[in-house]
Amino acid sequence: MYIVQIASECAPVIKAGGLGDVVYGLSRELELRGNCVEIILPMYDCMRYDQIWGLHEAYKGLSVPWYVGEIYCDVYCGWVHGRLCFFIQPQSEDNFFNRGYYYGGNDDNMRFAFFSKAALEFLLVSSKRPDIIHCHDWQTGLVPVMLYEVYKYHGMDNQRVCYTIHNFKHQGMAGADMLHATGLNREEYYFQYDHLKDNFNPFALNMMKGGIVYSNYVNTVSPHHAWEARFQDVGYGLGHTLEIYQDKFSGILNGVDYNIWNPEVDEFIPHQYSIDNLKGKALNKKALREKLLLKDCDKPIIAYIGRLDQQKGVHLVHHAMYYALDRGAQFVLLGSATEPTINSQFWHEKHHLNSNPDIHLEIGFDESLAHLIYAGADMMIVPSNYEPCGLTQLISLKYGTVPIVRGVGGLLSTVFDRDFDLDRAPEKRNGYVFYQTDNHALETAMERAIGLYKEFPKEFEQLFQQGMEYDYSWNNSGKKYMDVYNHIKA
Ligand SMILES: Nc1ncnc2c1ncn2[C@@H]1O[C@H](COP(=O)(O)OP(=O)(O)O[C@H]2O[C@H](CO)[C@@H](O)[C@H](O)[C@H]2O)[C@@H](O)[C@H]1O
Repeated sequence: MYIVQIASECAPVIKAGGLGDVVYGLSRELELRGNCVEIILPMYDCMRYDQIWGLHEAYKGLSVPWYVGEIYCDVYCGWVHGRLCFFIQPQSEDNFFNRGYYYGGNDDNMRFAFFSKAALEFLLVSSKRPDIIHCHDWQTGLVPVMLYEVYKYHGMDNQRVCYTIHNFKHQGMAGADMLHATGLNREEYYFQYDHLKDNFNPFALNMMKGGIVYSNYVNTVSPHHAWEARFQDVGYGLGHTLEIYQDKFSGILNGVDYNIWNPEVDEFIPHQYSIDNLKGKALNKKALREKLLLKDCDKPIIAYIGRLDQQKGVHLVHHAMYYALDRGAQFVLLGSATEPTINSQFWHEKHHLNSNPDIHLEIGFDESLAHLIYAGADMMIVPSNYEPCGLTQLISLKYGTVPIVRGVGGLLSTVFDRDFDLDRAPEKRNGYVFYQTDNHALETAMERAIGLYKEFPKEFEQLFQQGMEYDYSWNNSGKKYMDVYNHIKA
């Protein structure tokens, strides 16, 4: 099958979070299964060019209609760790992707509406006719809309779209302007509830809703989150739309690319290790302490890696730092915040705790440090308010780092409480789970984990080995996506 992914990220060349990991890992798995896969991405100035091999111009002067005129783009092509990627570079004063950031502009909706249109134009004029176009998140929600309303009539009538939602919170809101820019026009048509009109704001068009309405298949990234999005408030107003389209909506759990996230082959960590030879894990812990100037001692290291925002339960992350110190553990945090108040709160904490030899806060994005933390820490906290899938707990399991998670979304489907998961035999349990969002709930889980580490080290080792035995590779999920593609293929 010929599959084209259209996305705003692909690790490691463009990675702001888990979306990048998924686009890369899923593409690799699909290729291993014998498919031809290509990835279309924006050409950001700040992406990691050192991760692209053989970058060259693939199409010059792609004319993309925009308002009453057009914007010319150059399309570059190169390999990102074996995956064939096309990068779209618009030549315009709007300067869509030359701003030193991936997201965060006031005109993000227009930037990605343009990207979606340019990606379709590129497919059209380069005569690429994939069986499946796989789009991700709000940034590419307009792709199926434009495909079925416009490009279908220009010879792209056999293409089918699978649309994956990684985060319902960000939906891409736009006004009528977006319709004029993209040439969709017809305000009275798109401003209807069964098209793009937002379910709550009658003056807004919702790009993610467009993705749901127009795609042949829609999924989010774990079965439990699919249920939550329909029936709880984490669908952020799209629950009703998902209800209408329930026959084409499901949850498919993410995988982890074990070619990259695997302590046996990980080149970022100084000491490789495996379930049969765990010496390296202790050496990495030592290396982590040396790198972050933490005191060498027999305390456990508890870590947090991830964006610092409301989704991730920042109030609990903050509490976990102090609770860990209180309970005689060390704490390492690697995260970045886009919200100024959260950012300044954690910078304040960093300065405040600077001289404490049991804690290190690293504020920013650092891929290689992330690998060392997964390998060197003993426990990983993931106290999310909501979590469509979550990759940190999956990666932690592979590295023998015990996850302590809140029982929501994909966390609930992948982490099984050592003491209380009665549905699973004790030897199949792999971490700690708590449910409420208050400090006390988190403490009960951390307390149990720290207690086991200190008082029953053999049992703790047994627990993290049980986690390492879990297979959350792309193998299973890759098959599920293939089933979807085969189901919707023309
Ligand atoms: N400061 C930092 N430095 C280095 N690395 C960092 C980092 N902060 C995060 N990372 C890395 O980024 C990835 C984050 O994965 P998450 O699953 O938490 O994704 P996120 O919430 O962004 O995405 C959304 O999409 C993904 C993919 O579908 C879903 O799993 C998730 O639930 C959903 O919220 C991990 O690989 C992590 O190691």
